[in-house]
Amino acid sequence: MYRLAKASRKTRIFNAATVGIASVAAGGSCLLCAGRPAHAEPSNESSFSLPSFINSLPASPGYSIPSAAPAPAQAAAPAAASGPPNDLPRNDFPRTSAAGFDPEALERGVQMLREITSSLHANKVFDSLRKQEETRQAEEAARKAEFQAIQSEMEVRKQQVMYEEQRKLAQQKSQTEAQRARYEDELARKRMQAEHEGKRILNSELVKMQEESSMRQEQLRRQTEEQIQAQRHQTEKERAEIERETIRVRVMAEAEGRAHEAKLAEDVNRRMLIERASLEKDKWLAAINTTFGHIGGGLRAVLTDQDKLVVMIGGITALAAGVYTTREGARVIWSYIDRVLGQPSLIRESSRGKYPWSKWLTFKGLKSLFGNKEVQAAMKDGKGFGNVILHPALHKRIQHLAAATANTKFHQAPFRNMLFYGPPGTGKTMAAKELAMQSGLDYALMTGGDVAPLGSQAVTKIHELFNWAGKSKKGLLLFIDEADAFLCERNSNVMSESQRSALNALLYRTGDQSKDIVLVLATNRPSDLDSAVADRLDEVLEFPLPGEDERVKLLHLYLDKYIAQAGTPKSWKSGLWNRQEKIEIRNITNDVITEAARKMEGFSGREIAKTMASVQGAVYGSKNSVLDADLFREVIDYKVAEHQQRRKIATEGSA
Ligand SMILES: Nc1ncnc2c1ncn2[C@@H]1O[C@H](COP(=O)(O)OP(=O)(O)OP(=O)(O)O)[C@@H](O)[C@H]1O
Repeated sequence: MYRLAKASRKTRIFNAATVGIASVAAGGSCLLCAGRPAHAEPSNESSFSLPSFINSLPASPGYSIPSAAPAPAQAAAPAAASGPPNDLPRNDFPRTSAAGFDPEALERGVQMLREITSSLHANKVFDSLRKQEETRQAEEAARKAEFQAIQSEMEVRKQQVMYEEQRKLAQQKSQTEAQRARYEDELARKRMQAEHEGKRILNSELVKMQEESSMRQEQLRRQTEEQIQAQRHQTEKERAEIERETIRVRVMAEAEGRAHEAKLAEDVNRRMLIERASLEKDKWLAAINTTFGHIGGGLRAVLTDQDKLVVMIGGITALAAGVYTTREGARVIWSYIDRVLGQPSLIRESSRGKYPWSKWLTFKGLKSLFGNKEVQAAMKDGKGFGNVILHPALHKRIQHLAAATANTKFHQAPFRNMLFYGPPGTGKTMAAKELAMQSGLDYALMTGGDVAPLGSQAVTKIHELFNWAGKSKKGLLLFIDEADAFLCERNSNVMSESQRSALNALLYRTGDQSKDIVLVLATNRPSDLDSAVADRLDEVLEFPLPGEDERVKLLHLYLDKYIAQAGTPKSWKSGLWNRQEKIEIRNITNDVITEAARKMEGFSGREIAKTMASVQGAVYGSKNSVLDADLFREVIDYKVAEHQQRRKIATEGSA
């Protein structure tokens, strides 16, 4: 019994010690683990026996348990259960094992347990301690549940945070993806743009290269064509030269043969002619005698018979009246037709012909109707104005004007009026005609001097002229030569009233730009023109006296025209068959021509043409129709002296 009581007491002490240890652990550390964190789980009551543990403690001097505890240690038990570790007795010299374990707390716990065991109120203390322990465990369980709730809440929050983080991450990822797609898209677009730009530049360079190559090819083709043309031209020229020479030789041979034949047959012919003439005379005499015999018989019969006489007189009178009436009627009708369809009297020369049907009646007119092939060919070659020799710059300008006028007509634009001025005989009229032909227009030529004699009729005639000019389908170039004669300054005293009216009529008709008429004025005194007339002019061209180069060309032109081509076919003139002899040219070299051109300084084109006509005259005046260098020089020297004399007289007259 005693042993049982002792054992139960020991068990209680153990429990109390356990509680005490647990209290110590609640204070921050258990007695077994002093200096280390308290155990989370309470120790198993049955697995460990404190008294046996105490008894089994070694009695080594280092682990000796004090036999008596100091008085304050009794109160320390409850304090140890709940109080802070600061209330524990100080241990200024802690004893530790080699493994670092400090058994002091354990010793104190054992001491306390011993005190409790020895106390009279041990049971109560242990009960209260158990209750406290249970309460504490309940609290602990509640805290644990709370802790678990908090932990699960934490878990939920953690999940939420994780979800939020993932969502943000996904969002960020999608943003990054979108940004990356945008960036890639932009890069792709830029790359495409760059490629496109590159292709465009490449294409434009290709096009440029193609253009350049086609231009080069075109230039090459043109050059080749020009060379071919030049060669062809040269060949044609040479062939023409050979043909001309052949014809000349043949004609000369024929002429010589014919002259010889004629001489042989002359006597025979004369005899035959005399015989034929006497036969003709007899025939005519017989016919006249017979006719007069019949007339005499008839007259006798009429005069003896009165009725026949009356009938004859009546018939003759009726015939005379009929003839007169018909003639006057025809004259009236013709004057009406002339007024309506005819060319105005002011026109001296025109490509249109006097009447609309005139072109059908002449070879030249017919030729112009179907297009003048020579002019067209000259235009094609760019060698128009073949017979007009001008300074190269002036020549070029007139050609440009011809082309521009042709285009103007083609595009139905208004024409440009022109003024040609310069010394007399420098080719103004010729250039105007050529200009009209090359631009495909009709031309009409009038002289300013023809207006003054018309008096009061002048205004009507000017209007008539412009009405007629406006009817041309092709357009008409109206050339007024000596324009200063009637278009001079209106304030001048020499101008008559009718002339002034005529000028006003012309100003009225040319006030607007015309689509039908190109007005070309020619004058030697441009300063005399009325200011209103000058205002109507768009192009002003000066025709100077020919320079040395032009004089050489003019001499060649007229040498060919008046000498080389002279005396070709038989021509019927004034009821006679005329035949000019051919002229033989000897030793007229380029040097001779150039020498003559040098001497003829100050000559106009007309004077040069006339000089060559004089050379022709001199040749025909000689015995053998041969032009050699001596005869040529003689005529030129004579003409140069004459020219200088004329100039001297003119200078003296003006002084
Ligand atoms: N540049 C030239 N080229 C060829 N021949 C010319 C040239 N200039 C004048 N002639 C000759 O002189 C003649 C008169 O020429 P044209 O009538 O064209 O001169 P113009 O300047 O109109 O003279 P004007 O002022 O006296 O009317 C022509 O028929 C031609 O034979």
